[in-house]
Parts: sequence; C-alpha cells; structure tokens
Amino acid sequence: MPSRLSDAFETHPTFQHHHIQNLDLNSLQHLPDSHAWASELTDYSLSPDINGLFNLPIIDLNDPINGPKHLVHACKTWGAFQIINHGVSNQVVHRMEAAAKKLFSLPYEEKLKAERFEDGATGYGPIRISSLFPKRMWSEGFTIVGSPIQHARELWPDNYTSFCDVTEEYQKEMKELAGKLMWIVLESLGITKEDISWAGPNGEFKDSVGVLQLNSYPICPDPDRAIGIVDHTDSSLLTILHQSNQSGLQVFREEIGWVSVPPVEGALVVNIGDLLHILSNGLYPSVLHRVVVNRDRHRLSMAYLYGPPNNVEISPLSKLVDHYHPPLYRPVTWTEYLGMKAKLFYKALSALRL
Ligand SMILES: C=C1C[C@]23C[C@H]1CC[C@H]2[C@@]12CCC[C@@](C)(C(=O)O1)[C@H]2[C@@H]3C(=O)O
Ligand SMILES: O=C(O)CCC(=O)C(=O)O
Ligand SMILES: [Fe+2]
Repeated sequence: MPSRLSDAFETHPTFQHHHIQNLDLNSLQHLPDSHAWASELTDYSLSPDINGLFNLPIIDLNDPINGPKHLVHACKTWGAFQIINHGVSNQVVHRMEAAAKKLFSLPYEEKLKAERFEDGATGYGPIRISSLFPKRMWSEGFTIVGSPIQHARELWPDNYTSFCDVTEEYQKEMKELAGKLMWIVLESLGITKEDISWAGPNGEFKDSVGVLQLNSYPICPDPDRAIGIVDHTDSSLLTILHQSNQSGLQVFREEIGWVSVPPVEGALVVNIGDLLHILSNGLYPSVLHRVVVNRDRHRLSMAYLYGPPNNVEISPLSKLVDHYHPPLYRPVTWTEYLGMKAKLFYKALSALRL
C-alpha cells in the first residue's frame, strides 16, 4: 500500500513518447506538427460579448452574509469561483510570481538540469498528463512536492536558497488558505469538525498535502491550433490558482461551453477537484477546465493542488448519504487516485462509481 504521495509517481511513471522531441517553445517561429492539435479545440471558445454574460462568481471572504450564498451556487453550477479578501498578502504572491518568472526565463538547457524524472514528482517539464496525448501542449511546468531544494541547486548552485524560501513561504500561505476554504465549503454542506476525523482535533488539516504547479505559456505562433493545457479536472480536493494578468483559463459549463475567466487583480481562482467531488457525493462536482494560448503575451500561472493526508481514504461523507442518497463512489486515497488518473484519465472518476 503506497503511503507517500510521491509513491504514486514511482509506481505510475508517465513515459514520454519517443517520437515527440523536447523542444524549447520560447524559440519557435512556427507551430511544429508535434504541437498542432485538431482545430476543433479552440473553436469552441465563446465570443467575447457572450462570454461577458457569464462571469465566474467572485466571493468576498469577508462578507458573511452574501459570501456563503454565492458559494453554494458557485460550487453547484460552476465548480469554481474567485475569491477576494482571502488574506494572502500581494507581496507573497508577487514574490512567488517573480521567482517563477526567473525560473522559466532561464535558457532551455539550464532548465533541463532540473528536469522532472519519469518516476519523480518535483521538477521541470511538460505537465504530468501530457504523455497521455499524441500531441504536446503549449506550456512548460515546474512541479513542487515538498521542497524544491535539489532541483534549485542544479539551477542556481550558488544561490538556491532564495527560490526555496519563496516557495516555502507561498506553500505555507496556500496551505493555511486551503484549510480555511475547506471549512467554508464543508460548512455550506452542513459538515462540522466532528464529521472529518482526519482534519485533526481543531480541524486544522495539519497533515494535508499540497502540490505547487508553476505553469508558463510562451507566446504561440499559431494559437488556434495549439492548447496550453488540454481540458482536465484536478485530482485535488481543491486547487487555489493565481493567474498572472493575462487571460487563458477557461472553465466548462454544461449547455454554455468554454467560459473564459479574466484575471482579477488580487483575486485567486478556486477549483473544485475530483476528491471533493467524491467527498461531497457529487453535490459539488469537479470543474473541467483548460488553458488557451495567445500570439502576443506570455502567461504564467501558479496552481496549489490541495489534498488529504496520504493514507486517508476519501469517500462520500456519511452525513450526505442516506437511503435516498446512496454513496456514489468507493473510498480512495489521493495516491491511489493519481495512479488511476495516470491510466484512465477522463474515466478515473467513473471507475470509482458504485
Ligand atoms: C498531485 C498531482 C496532481 C497533478 C499530478 C500530480 C502533480 C501535478 C498535478 C497536475 C498539475 C497540472 C494539471 C494536472 C492534470 C497534471 O498533469 O499535473 C495535475 C494533476 C492532477 O490533478 O491530476
Ligand atoms: O494556467 C491556468 O490558469 C490553469 C492551470 C491548471 O489548470 C493546472 O495547473 O492544473
Ligand atoms: Fe488544472
């Protein structure tokens, strides 16, 4: 039985296709065939005037009256929302953003020194799911599970501590906010601290695990035929996302389509992931989202994927289950679920259906 999150990466390595070469996206004048997706991908974006009719709800965490009301609606219909007054200082976010920019603007050969291994968790490279697709995505990633010290040493032998300090500070802030958000979301379902033993005696989610995913989307010579990150749901309980001041993120709404989420200065985007979908017995479904790229401006994002402690089995909360609402999913640990996702991808959640 795997017990650490990184075991999921060792037991389920994702192999890169031999026929797709590693390319430095930042230097390409034309879209190579390896990155050219069928054009139906980006065709489905809403036109700007229609998109303006559908706005991802913005929730003020300091508003005890309207906040919770908007939250329930957002969780049920969008699977995502933006938050303001979240308590994370702008400085911390901007320090992390600057560190990420510094990393991605290194020469390609330098970045490869910090490459993520096929069976590893931390490091530079295409996102983990990219090997499941015949085409490459127009993005570079840097995944951080725990401390990035070994990889930072490769990149900046004489000055690796500053990158580590900034990520540590950011992860700490994110973990605290994620715990806070968990209770806001859970309380909206009528769940209290007694209902979740793994949250710890004070409900502080001390042993919960977070993964920091930095994403860079270089300027793209042919954005209509490329995709930054293909449509997916996150495996997390919830994900806290900072997007730099450049649009690109889209969330899928049934009967509407792909809605763009314009960046709001100082706001963070929250996505519901598959594990919260399971925990809420499907009441709060995980959100399908993707990233489109553009011709003029580089884009950066930082996603904090928050999950339960390793070894904790997530299953529909008993308070949400009764004779009329039978449990829809069988119990699963995050590690086990990541392994399923690496094999089944879109079908991973339904494979857990009872
Ligand atoms: C703990 C996680 C969760 C991962 C895999 C692993 C490390 C990085 C996460 C992401 C981040 C980018 C999208 C995604 C789909 C990907 O390819 O890598 C995510 C995936 C998941 O949510 O399933
Ligand atoms: O870049 C973004 O806005 C989204 C990134 C994302 O979906 C992820 O890292 O899981
Ligand atoms: Fe995502």
